[in-house]
Amino acid sequence: MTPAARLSAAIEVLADIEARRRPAPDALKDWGLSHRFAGSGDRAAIASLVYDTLRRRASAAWLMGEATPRAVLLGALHLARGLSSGEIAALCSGERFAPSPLTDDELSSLDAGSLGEAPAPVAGDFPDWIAPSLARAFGEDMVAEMQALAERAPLDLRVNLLKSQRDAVAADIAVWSPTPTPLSPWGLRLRLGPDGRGPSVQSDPVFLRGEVEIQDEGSQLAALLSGALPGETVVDLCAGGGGKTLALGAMMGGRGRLLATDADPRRLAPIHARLARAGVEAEVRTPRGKQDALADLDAGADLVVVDAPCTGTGTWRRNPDAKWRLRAGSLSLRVSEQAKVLDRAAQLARPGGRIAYITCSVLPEENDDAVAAFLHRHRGAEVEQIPEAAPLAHAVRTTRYGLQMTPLRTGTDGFYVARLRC
Ligand SMILES: C[S@@+](CC[C@H](N)C(=O)[O-])C[C@H]1O[C@@H](n2cnc3c(N)ncnc32)[C@H](O)[C@@H]1O
Repeated sequence: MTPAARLSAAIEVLADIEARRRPAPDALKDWGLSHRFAGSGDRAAIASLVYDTLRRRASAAWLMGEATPRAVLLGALHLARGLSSGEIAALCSGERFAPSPLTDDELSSLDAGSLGEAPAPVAGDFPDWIAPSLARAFGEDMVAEMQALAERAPLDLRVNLLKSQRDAVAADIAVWSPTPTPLSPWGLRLRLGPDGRGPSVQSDPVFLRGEVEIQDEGSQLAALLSGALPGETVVDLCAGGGGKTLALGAMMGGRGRLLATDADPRRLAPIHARLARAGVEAEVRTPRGKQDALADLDAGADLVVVDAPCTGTGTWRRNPDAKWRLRAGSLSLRVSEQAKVLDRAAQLARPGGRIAYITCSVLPEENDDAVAAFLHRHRGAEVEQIPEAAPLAHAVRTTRYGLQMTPLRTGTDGFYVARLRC
């Protein structure tokens, strides 16, 4: 497909997302299935155009003066990719499979449009209704923080110290020009191409040998800040596909007891193959029906890691359509799930044991407010300092009870971590 034909395809996908209110991955998958002539390079390039546009949907619409799929794509080519009106006009030739030529209005918006007078939700590309929460989180940095959350995310790897060392892996994948992540001692960052695509890590021998996992530096740090130690009994209560479990296993160095579970057995399914590849020993407790998968462990854990179900606002760089689909109702639902899972964690922790509470959200309702509500329900519990956070102190945003990472401050996804002692 020509670059111009890829633009037309991206407009089609954006129209489908809008008309049917469906997640971007579903719309992209359907487009691929109904256009089988498109190769994997075409599909990846179209996905990248769609995601770049969704990240800048509000500001692109403001620039262009309209919010049609075509207008936001054109605006995003200018704002996110830095294309001039002339370069965009050359792509929109109206020839076979190319978008129709730019109108005079489109040309003048691209040439003279500005975000100078744009309100905060437009300048920062976020839904209006969430502004009060973001203002609580970030104060006068709100727009700058949200602009950073509307950029592309890097591709980070976590080196599995059970199998290799960061330098050795870096030497092995030198062709991808990896650089050590600034904050995580286990991370390597890979450069993305101009269209936002990275190398095929998952088919490379270093990945197949279990020496690396794909994991954002913020997620690596969240695992590190849990403070899991060799010899401890550690429960990963919301293990999902096991991203944190693998990191916890590496921290524990094969000593102690690591248990992983999740309320949703389907989310746990990939963990078995991932543990095997990484050489991590863990007991996976898959829930069956209403049975409590950890009933035998009450008050027996030194550390319970709660990588809580959350809105995922901190991952909007990677899932930009999620920000436009988030509703107040789902935020309240997540908050009640967080209370439930924290209460279960308190039952599992031994007296004097710890809970590491983690979200990938930047909303105070899911972070400090959730911790405050927990402390109110569990009068004996207290928040503890996180000694492992000392080297990050210059970068993270310290909150009342924990710490917040953000793309602007730490160059990571927006993870929040608090540590509680029961
Ligand atoms: C943020 S995801 C976990 C991601 C995972 N830890 C990782 O690093 O890949 C949150 C998980 O919490 C699970 N969950 C939701 N409510 C739960 C509960 N009450 N008990 C245990 N897990 C729960 C969800 O099914 C989901 O898999």
